[in-house]
Amino acid sequence: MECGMVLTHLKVQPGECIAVKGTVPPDAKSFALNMGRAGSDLALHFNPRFESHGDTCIIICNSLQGGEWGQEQREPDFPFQQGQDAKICISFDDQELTLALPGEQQLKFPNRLGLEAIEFFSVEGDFRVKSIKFK
Ligand SMILES: C=CCO[C@@H]1O[C@H](CO)[C@@H](O[C@@H]2O[C@H](CO)[C@H](O)[C@H](OCc3cn(-c4n[nH]c(N)n4)nn3)[C@H]2O)[C@H](O)[C@H]1NC(C)=O
Repeated sequence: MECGMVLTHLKVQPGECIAVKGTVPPDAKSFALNMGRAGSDLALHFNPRFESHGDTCIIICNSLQGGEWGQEQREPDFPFQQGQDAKICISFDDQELTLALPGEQQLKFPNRLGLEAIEFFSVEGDFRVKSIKFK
């Protein structure tokens, strides 16, 4: 899969927020936001799929530890639209990661890695980042 933006050497602490704004292309199939310690150790792989891997309009969340995927969490409430802008705010604590999605939708995912700081953040696929803020 093609790789977009990759941020390393971050020190995002519990309670802080990563706010990503961007545009979903009209022909989007899928994009992913990845965050954790490194590309092979992700507390969260957040993967909205418009049409990908046999899935239609579903959000796949998973963790990646030592390059091995965990159990997928599949979220059918799908707040993204092709051709539209979107804002996603990510925060976390010792128990879970919380994502504020469009349409005031909120999604939670367990902090399986016991992540204490987000050091790595990447964006892949059909999402054109317009801004990223650390609050
Ligand atoms: C039914 C039996 C096989 O299950 C399938 O197994 C696939 C392979 O593990 C699963 O797809 C992986 O699911 C992972 C999350 O659990 C990741 O999404 C993995 O892709 C990693 C990736 C995605 N992207 C990416 N997304 N969008 C773009 N452009 N790039 N970049 N790297 C996908 O290849 C896929 O989600 C899974 N499907 C089901 C229904 O479980």
